[in-house]
Amino acid sequence: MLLTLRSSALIPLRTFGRVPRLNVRLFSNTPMPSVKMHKHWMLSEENNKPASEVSITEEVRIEDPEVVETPDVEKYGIDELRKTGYFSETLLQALYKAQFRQFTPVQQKAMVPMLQEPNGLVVRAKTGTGKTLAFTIPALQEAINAKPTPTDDFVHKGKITTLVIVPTRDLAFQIEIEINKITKHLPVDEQHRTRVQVISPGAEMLMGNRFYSQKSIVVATPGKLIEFFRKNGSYLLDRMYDLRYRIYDEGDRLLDVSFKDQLDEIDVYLREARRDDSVPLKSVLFSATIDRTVDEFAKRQISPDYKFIDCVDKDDVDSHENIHQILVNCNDTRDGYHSAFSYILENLKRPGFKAILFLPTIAACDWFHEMLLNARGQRLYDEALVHGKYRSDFLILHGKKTQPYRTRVVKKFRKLSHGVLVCTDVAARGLDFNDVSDVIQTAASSEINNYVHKIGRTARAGKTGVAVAFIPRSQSKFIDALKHEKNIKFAEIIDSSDIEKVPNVFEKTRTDKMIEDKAFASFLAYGSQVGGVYRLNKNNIVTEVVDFYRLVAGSETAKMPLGNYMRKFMNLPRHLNDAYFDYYSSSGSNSDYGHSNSRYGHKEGGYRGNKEGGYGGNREGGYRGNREGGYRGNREGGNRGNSEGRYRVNREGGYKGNREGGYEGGYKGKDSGDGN
Ligand SMILES: Nc1ncnc2c1ncn2[C@@H]1O[C@H](COP(=O)(O)OP(=O)(O)OP(=O)(O)O)[C@@H](O)[C@H]1O
Repeated sequence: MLLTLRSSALIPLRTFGRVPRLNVRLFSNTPMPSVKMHKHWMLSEENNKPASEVSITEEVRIEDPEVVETPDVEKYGIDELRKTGYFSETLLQALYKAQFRQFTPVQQKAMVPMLQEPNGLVVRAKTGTGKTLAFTIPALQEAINAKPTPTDDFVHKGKITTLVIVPTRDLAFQIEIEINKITKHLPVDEQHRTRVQVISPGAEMLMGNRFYSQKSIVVATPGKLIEFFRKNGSYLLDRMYDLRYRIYDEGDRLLDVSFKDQLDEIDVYLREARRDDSVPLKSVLFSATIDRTVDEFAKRQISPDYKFIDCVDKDDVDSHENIHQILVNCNDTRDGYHSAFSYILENLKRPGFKAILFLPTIAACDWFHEMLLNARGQRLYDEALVHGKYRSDFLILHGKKTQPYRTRVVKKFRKLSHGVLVCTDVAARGLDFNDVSDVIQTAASSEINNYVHKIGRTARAGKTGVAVAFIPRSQSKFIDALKHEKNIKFAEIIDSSDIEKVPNVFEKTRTDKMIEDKAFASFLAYGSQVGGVYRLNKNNIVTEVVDFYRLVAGSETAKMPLGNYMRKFMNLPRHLNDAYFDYYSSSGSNSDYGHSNSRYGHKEGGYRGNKEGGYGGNREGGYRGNREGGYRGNREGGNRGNSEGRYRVNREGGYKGNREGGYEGGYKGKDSGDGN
């Protein structure tokens, strides 16, 4: 029997902007997740700490930058901001109209130093605590201050005052939206001076003097920015001669090897663009997680004398205390996925169930999303309630989708009050979806900090949320690493036997075989990658994946089809190769997937067949989505996806290449839409 828990735990809400400080019931309007558990849910005292107690730490954990002393007051609103004397009345009014009337600790601590400190800053604050506004308000003030005079030339009039560098384009667009919420309330001339531009493929089409003359805040991923500098350098660089701020958002992610060279190259461009009379450029780095690489980078590219603002207490953890973290110990990979799938189907009946399911690879997302769509019509959940009353939807987001598709999905998921978003690490950082109730994970994160960022998609802006990790015992070293390196404390640790499994769920929702095969091949590659990171037993991982494959394929002896290149990559003992895999040569193939047509007969009846008729029923919510972005991507990139992507990544960067992009990089190469 399943128990629906209704906790009576009272959690003091953070004083957060317009959210009043009061006690609310955890999920007062949302029933608790339905899982069978032994004990009642209570958040610990430690987790109930109000925002006002978060102070600047005395002890600096990255080398020894000077810590900035700033006010730490509970109520910090427009009046307090006005009293600092740094912000114009027009901007204060605009903030008020945009409903930003109280400011969060990171905003209190970082806004004035951003304008004041000559040497640049590194700022750490937990997920969902308002870092974006903390840097955009000073950036807007700087843009407002940069009023052109009648004698200014064209370039001078259109100068760019702030450059924001972010790891994903989705985040870039989100920052644009956040800025526009404020600027639309400014007087018209200031609206002109505070315009924001995301550097995306679309921006190139709009390129032209008039266009650029009006932008003062530019937001870009490192890859796109460099591409733009190289192609159209002067348009942008000419206007960056007097850049005041360079902001690295999700800074530690940007310092991954995949971005590092790009940041150095951007630095060279920006230095060259400056004039003798330019005002010094200030660099500011924001993130919820900071490590030593940040200090090295900050000394080199920000300033040897940069200042550090830390909004995380010295004994505190990086993850947000309003996130109720549950670890579900699973017997193996198949048990993990079965439990997670069952958890989702069971909790769909919960009003306000808005979940993000993070999966380790693009192919795994395509597969699981397809299964979710296939669950419709199988009586696995109350469809009338879920799709009728709750207007729920199942969405997918990963780096292989086109940018317009991704933007649409982000927008749609924001509007939903019920649904599931299946995604890769591309959505792990920075993306702000309101009222996400559950974050679900099924595998170790290849980058340990990403665990903190992923669970941070819930419990934002003073709200509460649940993060459930279904981790197989074979990956328990990942949990050890979370505890030791990140000091993560799970509020609940339960056994997967406590989750009631939906019988035959994989059989009932089975997808096209090719989608399945790709997903399982990617599980193997990902397993090898995280195996390297956490020193897991490779043979166990492989056995678990094959075991899971056999469950899904419905045969205890089925062999997994794998391209020959995977044989080299996996480098398994012969007895495992013989027992588990059916290798095929990928050379000379002309199928969509890079493996022999005759073996699978896909060309005629396979995927294309499905496209025409097979998936008709699913098109509305899901398959169309795939056709537009996802599958097209695969079709066009077909062989490329397989041989250049997965293999190239491994050949070029080995595990490292994968680790950097998470397995987002799996099929596409290092960046895979992330950072480009
Ligand atoms: N002062 C404020 N008043 C009201 N709402 C706010 C305020 N500051 C931020 N918010 C809202 O809080 C949410 C989270 O903010 P934001 O995305 O900037 O968090 P973050 O710290 O950058 O998170 P992450 O580390 O995940 O990137 C957003 O919806 C934002 O609009």
